[in-house]
Amino acid sequence: MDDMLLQARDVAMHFGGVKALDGVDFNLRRGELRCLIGPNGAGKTTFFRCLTGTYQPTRGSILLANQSIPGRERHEIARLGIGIKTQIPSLFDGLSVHENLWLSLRTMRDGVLRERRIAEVLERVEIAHLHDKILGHLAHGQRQLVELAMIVASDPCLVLLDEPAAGMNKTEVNRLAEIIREINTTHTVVVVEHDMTFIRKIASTVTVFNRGLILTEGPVETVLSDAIVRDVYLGKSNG
Ligand SMILES: Nc1ncnc2c1ncn2[C@@H]1O[C@H](COP(=O)(O)OP(=O)(O)OP(=O)(O)O)[C@@H](O)[C@H]1O
Repeated sequence: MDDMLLQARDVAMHFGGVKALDGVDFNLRRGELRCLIGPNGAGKTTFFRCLTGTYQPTRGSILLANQSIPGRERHEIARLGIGIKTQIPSLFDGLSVHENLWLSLRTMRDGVLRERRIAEVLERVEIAHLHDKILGHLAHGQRQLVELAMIVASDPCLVLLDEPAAGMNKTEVNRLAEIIREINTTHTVVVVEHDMTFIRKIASTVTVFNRGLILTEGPVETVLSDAIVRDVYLGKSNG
């Protein structure tokens, strides 16, 4: 079986004169847990947006399980199996955790299966105790886990997480790292993150973006100790 899940070739995204991406080649195998790092403005979020159809790339090809992504609508790409957790949670504050999940799974017609899926995913992200809580009453870290639950519940073949640890305290970050590793036992995951402690806990392979290009890629410790990487990124951020 072809174990390549995602193949991006020469992906560029230009906004007028701004070359947010300018020729990205990126391969991802099924079952990987990959971290994307890079300084502010390197193009990481733009790359995610090209994968999910929020942006149509200026040039290049993107294949998800051999299906072409550019030119498709966002909902179509979601149906193909790309689920994304963005920096801004898309949740209903006035509804309970259960109601939010129930709505996110509205295409599942069978109510019994739907309830089972909700119960399973709440267990997986360790928030079963929040089942009846109103979203608007939850702390930031808990809300992030609810959104993660909604994405995993839809069972995508590729889970994209854009800065999932942002705004979380140390305990929450440690717990999130464990949860993401557990999710990776069944799903391919790509994480954009700035928190190096978190990256060391979850990643085996890291891809470094810089100025709209991939600077380097490799095992986490090799990449994080690379002098050029430290120069473009770690020297200006948290090492
Ligand atoms: N819609 C847009 N219009 C114009 N420029 C954009 C747009 N979206 C992104 N850019 C620019 O593209 C570049 C890459 O931005 P992007 O948000 O992808 O970087 P990033 O690596 O995700 O940064 P951060 O780590 O700060 O989130 C930046 O120079 C940004 O200003």
